[in-house]
Amino acid sequence: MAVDNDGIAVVTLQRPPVNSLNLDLLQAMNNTFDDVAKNKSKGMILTSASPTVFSAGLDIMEMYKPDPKRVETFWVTLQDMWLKLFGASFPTAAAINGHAPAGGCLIATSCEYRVMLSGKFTIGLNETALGIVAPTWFQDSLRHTIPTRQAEIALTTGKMFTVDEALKVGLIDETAADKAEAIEKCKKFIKRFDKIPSLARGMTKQIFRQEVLKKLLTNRQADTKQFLDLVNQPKVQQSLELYLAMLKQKSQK
Ligand SMILES: CCCCCCCC/C=C\CC(=O)SCCNC(=O)CCNC(=O)[C@H](O)C(C)(C)COP(=O)(O)OP(=O)(O)OC[C@H]1O[C@@H](n2cnc3c(N)ncnc32)[C@H](O)[C@@H]1OP(=O)(O)O
Repeated sequence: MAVDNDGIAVVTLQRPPVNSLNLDLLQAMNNTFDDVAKNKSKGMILTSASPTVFSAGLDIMEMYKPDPKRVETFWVTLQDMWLKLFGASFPTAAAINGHAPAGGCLIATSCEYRVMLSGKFTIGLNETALGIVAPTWFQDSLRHTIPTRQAEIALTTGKMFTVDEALKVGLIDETAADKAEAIEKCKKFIKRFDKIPSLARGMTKQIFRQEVLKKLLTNRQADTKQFLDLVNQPKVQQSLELYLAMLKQKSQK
């Protein structure tokens, strides 16, 4: 993690090749978010060390033929990550310098502002296309960002938006020519709060987001059970196996 001179933390996801979110990366993210809060940074920008992938979403290997204890810890750690990021009192922005499917889109939509590189990248919640279901809080993060009707169609069709489509629907706020420009634009957003008292800002954000946060906070055990039930279904395991094989085949071409 790098903290800028102007007090803005730039947090770079670095888990090659595609920043898929496994248990270790999620734990590291949680520790980093805690540090950013403790250090009283002005704000945080999330970006990726990969030149083509922001994050490929959840590491499918954590869900495929899972160890029962580990997969439960994985899910609870993912919930923690989302609660910390979506509920952060400090300003958050994502410099999306590559593809952001599924969990990658979740991270981006949990931030307050998104700048994505122009190019052949895509962003969206594609879970239904994989034969899995985006949990309520994934869906809520999208609904919080784009109009409800567009969110429903995107979720049910597993739509991956091009950069132009994402900009048009409001899934991203701005585009940038390169990563440096994306980070600069995110900083400009965060600096908008320089003259706003941080307590008032933080509380306003909390009130604005509390309904969505409360849904998971009061339902964590049920959400975990729902995930574990689904992930252990033979049909879901079959879908994951086919999807993994397709990804491997594609990467070997
Ligand atoms: C109601 C409650 C129920 C709850 C149910 C469960 C809810 C689960 C919720 C969320 C789901 C997810 O987040 S699942 C993950 C979805 N992600 C994707 O679909 C993206 C898949 N990846 C890609 O499309 C591409 O990799 C990419 C566009 C992101 C990048 O393409 P690129 O060409 O650069 O890279 P490769 O495709 O060649 O991949 C390299 C390497 O990485 C492996 N890989 C890719 N993505 C993942 C992943 N998500 N998990 C694990 N591994 C992944 C890929 O297989 C290649 O591996 P090899 O080099 O070994 O072949």
